[in-house]
Amino acid sequence: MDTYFGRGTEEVDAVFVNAILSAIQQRNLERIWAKPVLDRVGLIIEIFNAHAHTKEAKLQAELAALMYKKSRLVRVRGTDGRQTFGQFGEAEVVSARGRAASKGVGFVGGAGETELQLQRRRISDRRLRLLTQIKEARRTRLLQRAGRKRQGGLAGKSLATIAVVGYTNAGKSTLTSALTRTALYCNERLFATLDPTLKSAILPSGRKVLLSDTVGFISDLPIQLVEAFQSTLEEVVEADLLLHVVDSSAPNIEEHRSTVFHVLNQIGVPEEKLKNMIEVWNKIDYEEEEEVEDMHYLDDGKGEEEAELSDGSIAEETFEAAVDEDKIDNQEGDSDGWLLSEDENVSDSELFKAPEDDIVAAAEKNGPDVRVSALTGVGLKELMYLIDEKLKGEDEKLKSQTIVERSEIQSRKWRPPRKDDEELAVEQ
Ligand SMILES: Nc1nc2c(ncn2[C@@H]2O[C@H](COP(=O)(O)OP(=O)(O)OP(=O)(O)O)[C@@H](O)[C@H]2O)c(=O)[nH]1
Ligand SMILES: [Mg+2]
Repeated sequence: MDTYFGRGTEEVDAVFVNAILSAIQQRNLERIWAKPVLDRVGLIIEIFNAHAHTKEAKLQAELAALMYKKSRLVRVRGTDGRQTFGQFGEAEVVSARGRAASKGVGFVGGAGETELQLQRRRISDRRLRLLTQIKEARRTRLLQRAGRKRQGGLAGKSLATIAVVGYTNAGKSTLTSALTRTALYCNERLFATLDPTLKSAILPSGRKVLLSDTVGFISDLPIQLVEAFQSTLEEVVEADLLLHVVDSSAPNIEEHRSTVFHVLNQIGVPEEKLKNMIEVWNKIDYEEEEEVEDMHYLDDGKGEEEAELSDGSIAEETFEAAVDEDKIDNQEGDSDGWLLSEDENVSDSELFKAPEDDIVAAAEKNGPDVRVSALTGVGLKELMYLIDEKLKGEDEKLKSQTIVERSEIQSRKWRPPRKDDEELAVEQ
């Protein structure tokens, strides 16, 4: 057998490669296989697109696809030797970081370059138009949000919003729906949620809050896609409290956690909010099953009493060791910079900033705040109490801020002393 795939390959419509391919790799594979080839990022965009339901999400998905297309622009030499953009032919990368792969052969550039520039300009124009439309859609959403806040205010209490964030497939939608008892759309498919969905929930204190379920974060997701999904992610920046859902059954938890912290940092979540974030380890029902299995494995058939103790200490050690191995395995660099070409503006490259030290520190916090199973409901009550507590803490902070602001105003303006001030002075 001289091909990896063997017979039957002719029947496939397209090939998916689970890696980020360079434009030239993709073109060459397409030429060899005579089939469209989709890489990891291409697939992510396809999925985003399929799950975009609102106008805003559709615009965002189109923008992402457009930026991807721009990075894939290659100049192809057709069989007749002419420069084309056809599908099959010898590919030369001209767009990746703006480098021309042609080794300085004078006349080869010419017409091809111009056509390439034309295509690029068309894409840039479309990008600007999309950004304007997205901005408009966002404005509408912001107005709606302001309306919600006012509504909360009229009811005597401000409606706090809680954003549920986490790696894709962590169980955000399941947890959100478990907390709100409203059936949200959730399933096995990755990125099942693209639109932020707001649901209300009542906390043990009787306080009403709004939970917003968000799109799943993923590693290897080029940071420029963040621009495309900014409106969705804006709910996260604006939220009063963040819930970080971690799939505790995933083999590479640390990678998932740091991806999430990285994205939160990139979209501009204030450090304070990162520190205050509640880390929820979900799917502990799996873990319990595993613990039992691990016990039997470690037992070696002799220590049955040990297994019956079921305090989980042995299994926990094994579990942690596994996580550490994964951490080492996954230390390759993640930013490919595949979308960066010479005409990208400064703000795009600013997105490549290294995470701040304190954010790294926040990410290094070890262990969950609460362990739950969104499916069986274990730990949900504890989580609700924790949310209540954190929000109360936020209220206190707000109150003290307002007091400081007021006293600043008082000290700035001179006015005749009043009885209130004297009393205040005595108290202090
Ligand atoms: N065993 C178990 N499975 C769970 C639990 N929570 C969620 N799941 C499953 O995990 C899968 C993903 O859940 P979702 O809630 O869709 O995950 P998500 O984080 O919203 O995913 P995206 O929106 O695609 O990023 C589904 O098949 C859920 O049934 C849990 O506590 N235990
Ligand atoms: Mg979801």
